[in-house]
Amino acid sequence: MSRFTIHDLAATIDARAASGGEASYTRKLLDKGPEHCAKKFGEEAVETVIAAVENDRDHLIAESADLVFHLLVLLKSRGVKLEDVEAALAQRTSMSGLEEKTARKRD
Ligand SMILES: N=c1c2ncn([C@@H]3O[C@H](COP(=O)(O)OP(=O)(O)OP(=O)(O)O)[C@@H](O)[C@H]3O)c2ncn1[C@@H]1O[C@H](COP(=O)(O)O)[C@@H](O)[C@H]1O
Repeated sequence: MSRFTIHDLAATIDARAASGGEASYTRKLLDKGPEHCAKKFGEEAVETVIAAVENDRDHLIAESADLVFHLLVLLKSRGVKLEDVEAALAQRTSMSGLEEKTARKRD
C-alpha cells in the first residue's frame, strides 16, 4: 500500500484552489480569505489542545489531522508553500532546539 503524505494533501489543496470547486470545502475556505482560514486554524488548534490535555489518543489524532489540513489551507491562502516551511525546518537541523531559541532572541 502506498503511503499518503502531507505532500499528497498539499497537492490536493493546490488542485482544489485551481478548480471551480462548488463542492469543495477547501475552495470554500480559500474563497473566504486568509483571515477566515486563520480563524479555522485557531479553532482546530484549540480542539487539538483539549484532546491532548484530556489524554484522548484517538481524538488527538483526529484533531491533529484537522489541524494539519487547516494549516496547509492557511499557508495556501497566503501563498506559502509546504516546501518553504520544510526549508525553514531544514535550516534548523544544524543546531539544537535550545540554540535555535537563543538565536531567535538575538534577531
Ligand atoms: N483532510 C481534509 C480535512 N480535514 C478536515 N476537514 C474538514 O475540516 C472541517 C473542520 O471541522 P469543523 O468542526 O470546524 O467543521 P465545520 O463546523 O463543518 O466547519 P465550518 O463549516 O465551520 O467551516 C470539517 O468540515 C472537515 O471535514 C477536511 N476537509 C478536507 N480534507 C482533505 O481535502 C480533500 C479535498 O476536500 P474538498 O476540498 O472538500 O474536495 C479531501 O479529499 C481530504 O483529503
